[in-house]
Amino acid sequence: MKEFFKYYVPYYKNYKLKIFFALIGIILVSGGSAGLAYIVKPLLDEVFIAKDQEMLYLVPIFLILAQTAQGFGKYIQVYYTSYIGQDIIRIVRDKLLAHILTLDIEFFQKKHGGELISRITNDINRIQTAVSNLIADFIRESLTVFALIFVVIYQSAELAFYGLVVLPLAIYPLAILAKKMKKLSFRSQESASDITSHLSEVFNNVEIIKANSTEKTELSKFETHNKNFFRINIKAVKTSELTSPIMEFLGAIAAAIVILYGGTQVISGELTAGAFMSFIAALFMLYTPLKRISSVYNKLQDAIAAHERILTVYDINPTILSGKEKMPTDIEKIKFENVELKYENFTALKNINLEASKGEKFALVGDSGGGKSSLINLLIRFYDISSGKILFDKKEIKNINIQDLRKQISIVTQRVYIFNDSIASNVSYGHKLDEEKVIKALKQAHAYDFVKQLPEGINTQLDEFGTNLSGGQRQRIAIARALYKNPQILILDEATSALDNESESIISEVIDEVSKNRFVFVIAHRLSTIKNADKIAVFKKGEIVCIDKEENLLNNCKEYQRLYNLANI
Ligand SMILES: Nc1ncnc2c1ncn2[C@@H]1O[C@H](COP(=O)(O)OP(=O)(O)OP(=O)(O)O)[C@@H](O)[C@H]1O
Repeated sequence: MKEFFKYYVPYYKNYKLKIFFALIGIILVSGGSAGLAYIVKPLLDEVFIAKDQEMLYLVPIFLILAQTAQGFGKYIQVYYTSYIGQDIIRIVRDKLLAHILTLDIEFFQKKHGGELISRITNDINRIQTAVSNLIADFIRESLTVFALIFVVIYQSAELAFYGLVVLPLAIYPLAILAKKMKKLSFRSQESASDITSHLSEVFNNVEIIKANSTEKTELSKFETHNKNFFRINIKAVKTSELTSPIMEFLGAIAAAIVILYGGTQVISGELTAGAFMSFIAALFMLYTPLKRISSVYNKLQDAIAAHERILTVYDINPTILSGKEKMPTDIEKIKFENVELKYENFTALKNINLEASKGEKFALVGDSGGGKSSLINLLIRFYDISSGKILFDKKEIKNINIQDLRKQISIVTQRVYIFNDSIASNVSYGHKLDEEKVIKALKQAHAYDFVKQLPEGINTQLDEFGTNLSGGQRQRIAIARALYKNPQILILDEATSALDNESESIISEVIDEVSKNRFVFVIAHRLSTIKNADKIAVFKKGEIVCIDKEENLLNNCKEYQRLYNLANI
């Protein structure tokens, strides 16, 4: 709990004036409550027993004032504390996503997207209640307790002892409940995350689900998660609400003792009826805030559990760190020297030596799993080499600023990423939109012909998966996006695989056109795409077995001959 407050308290510094207003609200609520308990005494003793006319008018006015102070005080407090809480949570949410986005690609490949969404939404929402309402509720109810205890002691110190002596007895059972609540909160958050993960999986794979008629299987998986979530939450309600009967029971015992003992004192004339009633009123009023404090404490366990889950994400740090040097603007050579790449314990690439020159088209071919994409992962620093060197002229890749490096690389993969925005924004993604440049890139990618026929041309809106375009059209938009950036290094990873033969040959021409003053790396299963390549690297089980032009490979490289024969069967 200490950790939790230590983490969030610094955020409150920006809200000094709002905290001041919230405190005024809190004081009004506590003062109003104590005032309401106190006026029972003059009402009984002065008005009813002593028949004081002046008091008859004063007591109702005091009642209105106390009640209004309590009502408005609560309004002011809830408004300002919610403001502060929601704003802090907004900042925490931004900060969490900013941290997550710094993490390595490997983290995203291992973590389920739905689980991360759950951290940023569900878990943070649970903290919000703590940061805004719970802390304020805690202060307000504690102040109310103090004010009422003051009234209780003021009316009769002796009776107060009997009324309050049971309170310490409540601590043990309440502490056990709070501990149980924290465990349940953890489980509930994990279960909520299972639900979001499963939902995101279902919506992302809806085509395959429908095509395989597995709606029922998916639904039954979801029902299991959902039932689990329900079970845990109901258990949490059972635990958390148990505080109420416990406090109620102890309160009743205290009240019974007070009535017995205090009643005797009133009968013997040691205590006035008014003081006794005021005491009883304060005592009863006291149990409500006490009950609330214990329930606030339980809810706080929920927030602490969520906070701890979030901290586990903060504990993960990126391992692929940016270098300090600028990316050279006019690279002549890219070299791989004895490069090795390991994914955990699996060696995906070894003994990789290659040299690419500007203006050269460099093709990577080989069996599936041979290591072609892994080599690209190294170039764009999605992964880091385990040993060896990658050099851009004389600069080592690890010393170059990572954003600078990625600005100079465009990558088109088989999976096309389309954003829910216009074609123009999709093409210029990440850069200033310049319509002329967009059209030029679309023309270069041989996409402008179909774009210009769309009702709104380059301003046509695309949906997230680009479903209003054909596979080949989407691919050409992606190629246009890659060209818009005018990168020094262009990577096409199976980029032509979705295209028909005609489009593929057009794209092959595009590659020829755009490769003149840059580095182009092409991965292709279809050997026809890369037949004009200046160099073809043939991959086998993580190693490059030959590098040469096609005609030489056909004469000298057995592995290439095998691939060539397979392709021409
Ligand atoms: N993130 C990863 N974690 C662990 N192993 C991986 C990872 N990515 C790839 N691999 C493994 O590394 C090997 C090389 O994979 P890679 O994707 O580089 O092959 P590829 O030649 O591009 O294959 P394909 O032509 O099928 O795309 C494979 O055995 C693959 O299972």
